[in-house]
Amino acid sequence: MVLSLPDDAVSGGDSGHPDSASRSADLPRSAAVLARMRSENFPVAARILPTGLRRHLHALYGYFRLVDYAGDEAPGDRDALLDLLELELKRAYQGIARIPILRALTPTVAECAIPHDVLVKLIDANRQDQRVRRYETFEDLVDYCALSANPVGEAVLHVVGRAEPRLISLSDRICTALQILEHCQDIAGDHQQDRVYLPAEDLRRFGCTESELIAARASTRLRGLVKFEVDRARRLLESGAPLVGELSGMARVAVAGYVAGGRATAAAFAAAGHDPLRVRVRPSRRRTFLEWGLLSALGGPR
Ligand SMILES: CC(C)=CCC/C(C)=C/CC/C(C)=C/COP(=O)(O)OP(=O)(O)O
Repeated sequence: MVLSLPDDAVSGGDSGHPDSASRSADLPRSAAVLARMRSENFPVAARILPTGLRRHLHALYGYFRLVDYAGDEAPGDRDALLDLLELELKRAYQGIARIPILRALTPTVAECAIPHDVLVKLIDANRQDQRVRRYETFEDLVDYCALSANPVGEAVLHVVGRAEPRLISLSDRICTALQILEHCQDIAGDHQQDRVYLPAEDLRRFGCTESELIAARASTRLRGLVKFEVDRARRLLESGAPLVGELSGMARVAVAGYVAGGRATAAAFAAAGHDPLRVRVRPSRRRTFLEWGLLSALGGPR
């Protein structure tokens, strides 16, 4: 996603509070956060939204990235940093957050009525990342995605004023599918961090061992497994795609962009022979825009 945040929203803490001051110094400065933004998907669709909505998505995106940083990249005690972010999130709801990126969240959660429990799930997902490094079943993975990915879509629906239970459930399908596609793209990188998001039951079923996840190219067995995961994610994505047809205006176009990105990623896997070890699997712009145009014009399948 290509999205930008004001520098002062991400430039670390300014707290005079004795507890939080030293730990908030561990948070990334604006350059690091912005560099990461330029390589991701969420803000692409956000760019087309009217300024008011875009401002809210920027604020949310800063929060998502910060929580992710605390769980994935921060040096030192990540649990303590996540505790600090939970405290700061609470303060953001009270309008008294000290860390700028959390302060920037206050008008967004107030104006869009985003429930606290939606945003706190992302912190819980990152806590889970500190202790759970393998998932036995697909259902276990889906439960993880309910914390790590689905709140992103739910927050977006709040921003566009359509956070209705039926639409949230469609959004959950899209977000879980996008997260699983990301896991398939990042198999090697995740393994370097001692994390395997391919369910262990599926590894066994396809006769794959973890040592195959760090090879220069995927074995035939691993390619079969990746195809299985991508196809299942693609079906899940399509089952959520009717959300596009339920929305109108720029919200429809933005959400179509997320679904299009997922479709184009699945197509990129097929083009790469389902081998994410040999090549970096990335959706092509052409395919993304093609799918985006189709979805925006026609809505998702019903
Ligand atoms: C309404 C609607 C359907 C909106 C879609 C919003 C959207 C782009 C959701 C993506 C969810 C996702 C994959 C989150 C994890 O990303 P990450 O980069 O944090 O992944 P990581 O945890 O593996 O780093």
